[in-house]
Amino acid sequence: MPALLHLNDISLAYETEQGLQPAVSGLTLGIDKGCIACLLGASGCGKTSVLRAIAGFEPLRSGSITLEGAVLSSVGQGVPPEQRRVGMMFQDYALFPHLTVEGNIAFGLRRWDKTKRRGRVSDLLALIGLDGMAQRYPHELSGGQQQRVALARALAPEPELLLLDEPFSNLDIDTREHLAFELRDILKTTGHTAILVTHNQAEAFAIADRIGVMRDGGIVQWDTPYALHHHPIDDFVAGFIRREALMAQRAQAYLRGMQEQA
Ligand SMILES: Nc1ncnc2c1ncn2[C@@H]1O[C@H](COP(=O)(O)OP(=O)(O)OP(=O)(O)O)[C@@H](O)[C@H]1O
Repeated sequence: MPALLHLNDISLAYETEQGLQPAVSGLTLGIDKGCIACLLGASGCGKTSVLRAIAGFEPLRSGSITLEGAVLSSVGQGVPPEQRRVGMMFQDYALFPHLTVEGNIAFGLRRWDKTKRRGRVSDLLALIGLDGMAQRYPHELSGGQQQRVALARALAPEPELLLLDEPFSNLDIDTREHLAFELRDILKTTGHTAILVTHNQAEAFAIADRIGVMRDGGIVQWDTPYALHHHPIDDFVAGFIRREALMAQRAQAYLRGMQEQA
């Protein structure tokens, strides 16, 4: 079966005062329908740039991106972001404060007829476990509840693909862990294909079917979490996985200590 999403030898770069700075170089990846993929890697390795290119916010310098066989981006051309059937939940993609939960979830459904829209919102509220909160405003919700609403808003227009960039970065450690498992359950229930970017390896291993370890704008290893742990392709991946696991343990111990003191 062909992959749902194909990144074919893509490269992108940013114009800076120092000239053109490459951010992603010759990256190739295929993601199957229903797969939850995760991009992991050190800060600046190009994870967000890959997501932005898939969403249609960055032009390609080489290669192409296809979704279900149709070209979304190639050099010099691209389908506009709003026509890509790609849902997004980015770090800074906050809820609209002046809209209720219902209004936020229904935001991308303005062209739907009223009955269908109401039905979709109510199904999504049940899916994210926030039945009865439709009329609340974002400031009346916890951080975890707000993120669930942001997820429902991204899922509402029935995208083919969901992109999640550090979706839990502003949450406390316990909520993060809980939501990571919940997100996986929700996506597996709906059958959505998703790509997640995170710094948090524990989160990646909890959620992902496939993980891409990135370095300097390319994928070094694309594998299952099990294979990454047990069969790292080289010393870089082995070191990265070990170091990140150690850091995650230390960070969790530190944050738990802070929470207990508070
Ligand atoms: N708008 C921009 N203009 C110039 N350079 C940029 C821009 N956005 C990103 N870059 C550069 O491109 C490279 C890749 O950035 P990107 O944000 O994709 O990395 P990342 O892996 O997501 O990092 P982080 O984990 O810190 O978010 C970095 O060197 C970054 O400095």
